[in-house]
Amino acid sequence: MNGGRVFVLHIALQGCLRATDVEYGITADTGGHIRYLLDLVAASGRNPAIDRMEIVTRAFHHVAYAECYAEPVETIDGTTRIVRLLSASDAYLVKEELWTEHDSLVEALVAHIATLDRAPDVMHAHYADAGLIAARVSARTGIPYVFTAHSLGRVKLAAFDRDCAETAGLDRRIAIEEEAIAGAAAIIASSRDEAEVQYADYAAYDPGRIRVFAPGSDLKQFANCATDAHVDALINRFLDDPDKPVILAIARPVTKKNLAALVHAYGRSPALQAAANLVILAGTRDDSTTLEPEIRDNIAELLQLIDRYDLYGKVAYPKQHRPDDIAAVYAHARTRRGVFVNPALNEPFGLTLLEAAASGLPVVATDSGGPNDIVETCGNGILVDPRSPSAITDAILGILDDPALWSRYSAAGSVAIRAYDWDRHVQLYVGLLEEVVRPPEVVERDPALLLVSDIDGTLIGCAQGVDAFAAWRAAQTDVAFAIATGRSFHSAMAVLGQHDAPRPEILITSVGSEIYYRAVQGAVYDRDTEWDGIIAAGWDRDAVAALVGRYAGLTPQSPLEQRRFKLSYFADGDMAAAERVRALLAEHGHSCSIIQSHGRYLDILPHAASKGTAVEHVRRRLGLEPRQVIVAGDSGNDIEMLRSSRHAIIVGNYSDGLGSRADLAHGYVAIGHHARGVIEGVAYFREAAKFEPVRRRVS
Ligand SMILES: O=c1ccn([C@@H]2O[C@H](COP(=O)(O)OP(=O)(O)O[C@H]3O[C@H](CO)[C@@H](O)[C@H](O)[C@H]3O)[C@@H](O)[C@H]2O)c(=O)[nH]1
Ligand SMILES: O=P(O)(O)OC[C@H]1O[C@](O)(CO)[C@@H](O)[C@@H]1O
Repeated sequence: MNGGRVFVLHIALQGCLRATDVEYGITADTGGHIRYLLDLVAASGRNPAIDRMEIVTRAFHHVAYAECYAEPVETIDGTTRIVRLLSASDAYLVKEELWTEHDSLVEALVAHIATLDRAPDVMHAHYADAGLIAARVSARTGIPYVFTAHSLGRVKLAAFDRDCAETAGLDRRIAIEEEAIAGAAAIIASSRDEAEVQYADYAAYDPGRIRVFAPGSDLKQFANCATDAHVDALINRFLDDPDKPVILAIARPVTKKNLAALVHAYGRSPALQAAANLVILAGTRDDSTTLEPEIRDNIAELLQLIDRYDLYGKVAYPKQHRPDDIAAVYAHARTRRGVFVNPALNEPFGLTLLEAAASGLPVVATDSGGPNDIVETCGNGILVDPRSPSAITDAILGILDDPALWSRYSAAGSVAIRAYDWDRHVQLYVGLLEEVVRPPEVVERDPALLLVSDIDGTLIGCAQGVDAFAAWRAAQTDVAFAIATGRSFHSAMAVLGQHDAPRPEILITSVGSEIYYRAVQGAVYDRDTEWDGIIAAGWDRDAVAALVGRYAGLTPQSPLEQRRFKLSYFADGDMAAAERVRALLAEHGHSCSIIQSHGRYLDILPHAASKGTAVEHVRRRLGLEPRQVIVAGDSGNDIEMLRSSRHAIIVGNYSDGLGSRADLAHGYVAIGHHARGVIEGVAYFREAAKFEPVRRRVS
């Protein structure tokens, strides 16, 4: 580090990477990972904590692509440059062939680093092959690396669900990803879906080592962007009635993006054709017959479908566009009160959805992958099953036919998009890199006190309270701070981050079924696998899920809420649900912990798992006496933890009658609400009782 400032070496090997005028979609691998990387680098340049960056990619020659991709160095600005390394082959290689260059790329990168006047502090690898290179270079040089997958082979395999050209070679890619994941100091994911669902089946999966930092969108470029005569002309020349609303898709023309499904949906629906034109931007091309096979075949299929359904005059599919045109394309669709559609079989994240949101264009997006998070955050559209053309049609018509809904989605997207901010991303990113480069001493190894707080309604609920708690916590050097929540690890980390709450040393998540300790080096969390072993006894997840699915009449919550040791359902207003499920499972010999909360949610956990038992486990692991533990909560799902702890704080804003329950009579009912109540309660137990049994304060 240079005076505390960080030198980051990015590695991104596939596609046609250059600093400006990126020809997105010119090859199957020239897409979102480059957009992400260039935006990240630009935002990193605005953060004083990073003083130098290199983007290492592969040099190649190809008659169809520009000469610049063979240039060894391209300077972006005073802090950043692109370095193109020579590997064994100098040909353009699709990412499926990059493995042939692994050895030569490792040697080239080690040699390149040796020539630098200053060694990079950290490497950041983008996509599988770069991750493997980083792992091997890290082993040779000692430079740590972080990893961003952008897309994962296992998820792609599941999306295709059959043997085909797109799934060939995925076993090799998955093995490469395993190596990249295993060696990374930390993994940066773009969404909770990626962190909790997409990575989940990897052998090296460890949620505590993944941090979710959502990417941003270039608001300046997209928000309020006006239409452009040149772009309008690019589109309008295809159309009989160019003033009609527009159904817009922008994606690399690869099979996973499933653009053909959108043409099928449009071609089969006279209502859609009457309501709107279809505009597809799928990369740029001169002679499509000379393109890579996947791109060539996808373009050919789109053209055949347009012909088959006789969609001439209704579909625009420009051959060329410049990167600068994209914002005006969204504006073209917005001014015609159109809809953006992403029908991908799986979309790991989906930068186009951020662009559409920023442009004020409602979206219809695949329900598989990152769009879950984006649409939930932005409230700007509808998720659909990408394999169902009728679902795609209904969703588009639902928005086009309802002007009030269109306006609501348009406004919601353009407001909520501020949640996706590159500067905010880089603030979190820099914090992570600094911890990776210079591990802080964070874990209170021998605390005098363990404070365990619930999140929602207890720690969080009042912004000033959280600020007061953060200041208070910073002064409590003998306190280990833990969270106990029904949220998953990444949901908890996200909400704590959003509210600027202090980072806990311990997280008890998913209603006590998972426990994480902040690692000694501080950047990531280690999972308590001993706890996993304890609660796994007698838990047959598949059998329980099958029984509940067949007989209990409950709707499962989203895949994000389903964990290895937690099955979650909706039980709206069905107050007898917990009893019914308990009886059903008991009848089949399953003893589980069943928790119904907020009248709406029902969680099924292994018998031994709860917030209270998890707190007790942590207490023992830290070697503390029961009198050294204080827990704090506010509502029904905290009762068991509050009941089983000698020192229980019930914050002043409690619900579910906590303040008057006989089984919580040992607790302290604070006057202060939320985090202020927690501070007050700790003071009470410390000062008034000196950890002796306490009397209940009458409030
Ligand atoms: O003809 C095209 C096609 C795409 N784009 C742009 O290219 C980018 C594409 O990004 P994205 O929609 O995120 O898709 P991918 O290219 O598939 O990117 C991969 O990497 C991204 C960054 O991690 C993730 O968001 C994706 O889910 C992942 O598939 C966007 O800025 C598009 O506007 C164009 O400009 N013209
Ligand atoms: O569809 P796949 O094989 O998962 O690949 C995703 C592609 O998206 C990209 O991020 C596009 O830039 C590339 O890294 C990669 O080629």
